[in-house]
This record gives sequence, C-alpha cells and structure tokens, in this order.
Amino acid sequence: MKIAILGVGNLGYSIALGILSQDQIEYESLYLSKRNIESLKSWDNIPKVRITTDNAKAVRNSEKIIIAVQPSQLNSILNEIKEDLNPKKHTIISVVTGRKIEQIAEIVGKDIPIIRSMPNTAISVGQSMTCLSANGSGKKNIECAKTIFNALGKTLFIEEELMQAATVICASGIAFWMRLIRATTQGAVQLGFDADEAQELSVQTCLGAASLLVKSGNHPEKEIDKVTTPSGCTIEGLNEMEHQGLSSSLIKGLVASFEKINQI
Ligand SMILES: NC(=O)C1=CN([C@@H]2O[C@H](COP(=O)(O)OP(=O)(O)OC[C@H]3O[C@@H](n4cnc5c(N)ncnc54)[C@H](OP(=O)(O)O)[C@@H]3O)[C@@H](O)[C@H]2O)C=CC1
Ligand SMILES: O=C(O)[C@@H]1CCC=N1
Repeated sequence: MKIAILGVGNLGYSIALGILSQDQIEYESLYLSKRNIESLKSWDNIPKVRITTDNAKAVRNSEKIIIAVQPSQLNSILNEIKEDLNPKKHTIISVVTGRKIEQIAEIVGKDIPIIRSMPNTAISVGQSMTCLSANGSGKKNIECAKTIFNALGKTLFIEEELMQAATVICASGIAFWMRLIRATTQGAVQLGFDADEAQELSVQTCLGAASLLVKSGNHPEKEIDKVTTPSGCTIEGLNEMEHQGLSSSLIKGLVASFEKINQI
C-alpha cells in the first residue's frame, strides 16, 4: 500500500504514529504533508517516510489518500489535488468532521472512491474505535480502510447519517473519558494518594472496567451489581453521583456536542 496523510496535525500525526508502530500494514511508502513541516523534521530519516509540503506530489506517489485537515481547510486541499486523482488508482479516506461524502465528490468527482472515517487519537497506540462509511466505489475499496484501521484498533461500518453521532461518542469521547479519569484522580488525591499514585489507580481501574465488558459482553449494570454490596459504600457513592446528575450531565453533554457538529 502507498499511503499519504494530507494534514499532519493532532489526528494525522496520531494516525502516522499508529501506522509506524505496527507491523500489520504493509506500506511501500508513507507521504506526510503539511504546510509547515518543521514539526516533522525528525521523521525525515525514517525508511519509507516522505515529508513534503506538496500535496499534489504526495497524491501522485500514493494510492490511499488520508485527508486530516480542519473542515474549513478541506475544499482548498481538494481543489489542489483533484487534477491528480485517478479513480482506478486512488481512494480518498477523509477523517474530516462534518463533511459529507457527497460534498467531497462534488469537488473531486463521483467516480473517485471516497471513504469517510472517524477514528480517534488512540489510533497512535493501536486502540482507536473507527467508524467507516463509503460511497458506491468507496464500498468496493472498503477493505483497504479496514486493513489500516483494524490494525490500529476496531472498526464499525455505519450509515453515513450516523457519522456525526459516532464523532461525538468515539472521537470527542477520548476527551470526555479523559475528564472522567481526571476527576477520579482528583478524588483519589483528596482521599490521600499522591498525584502519580492517584492517576495509576484511576487509569488501571478504568482499563479494568472496560476489559470486563469487552471480555464478558455483559451490560454494565450486571458488573455494577457484583460490586454494590447491600448497604455498602459503592451504592452510597453511586446514588450520590446520580443525585448530582452524573448520567444526566453526561448525556446532555453528548447531545450538546452533537448539536454543535451540525454548525461546523
Ligand atoms: N483531533 C481529534 O481527536 C480528531 C479530529 N478529527 C478531525 O480531523 C481533522 C483534523 O483535526 P486535528 O488533527 O485536530 O486538526 P489540526 O489543526 O491539528 O491538524 C490539521 C493539520 O492540517 C494541516 N494543513 C492545513 N492546511 C493544509 C494544507 N492545505 N495542506 C496540507 N496540510 C494542511 C495543518 O498544518 P499546517 O498548518 O502546517 O499546514 C495541521 O497540522 C479535523 O477535521 C477534525 O475535525 C476527527 C476525529 C478526531
Ligand atoms: O472537537 C472537534 O471538533 C473534533 C472532532 C472530534 C474531535 N475533535
């Protein structure tokens, strides 16, 4: 596979890190493109990696074109590369929030295979949850996207209408879970642990909770039932959190985030 990432910012960089640190994606070359390449200088000596400011050159030398720029930057980059795109050679994989496949096709043409994807920054450590959708010709090429993203976490193919919701749950979700981990860490410090210990306790417990669900397939409430001793401290804490609106505030936050995407 010849891969290009156009727009190596927070997410593009995470995708590149993920690709470079695994051995399941057999890439012949990895072009990394941004306007200011100073931050990528240290990657210049990595075998098969090419750093450039020339998006068209990256496209000409690649097959799978991952576009990871801000939504407001998308149209100009598509206009810059459209003459170099060939439907028999290229597949566009956009990670751009809130931009539909048909909006991309309007600029590059309907024949170009287009896959819209929504990974998260945990892709850098091979633990992304990535949702995928595609146009007609994109669906024929979907295996290439699955090869990339399955090597870097899990994938789910979804209807494009659900992509905004997937963005909130999976991509923004990393920030939401970080804040929950930070809050439990702060609680642990208040209860007597030093900051490093507090974070270790919080992170490992979070990982343990997620692993229980992954391994068992159980509903969270079933695992909660195993922890909440009658009249015990867990149910006391849990009920106080709910009295203070824990679930309600999380759901309201997700809905606010979802409503914002429609304005981007
Ligand atoms: N961050 C996240 O967790 C997630 C982000 N997304 C989506 O991914 C996209 C990127 O987000 P994020 O990485 O956070 O944004 P960043 O602003 O960090 O990255 C965008 C990058 O694009 C580069 N860029 C801008 N214009 C061009 C151009 N014409 N040619 C080449 N490179 C260009 C910029 O670098 P320079 O200025 O040097 O060119 C910048 O590094 C967005 O659409 C976002 O909504 C989706 C899921 C998760
Ligand atoms: O906050 C944002 O708009 C982008 C999309 C999901 C993660 N970051």
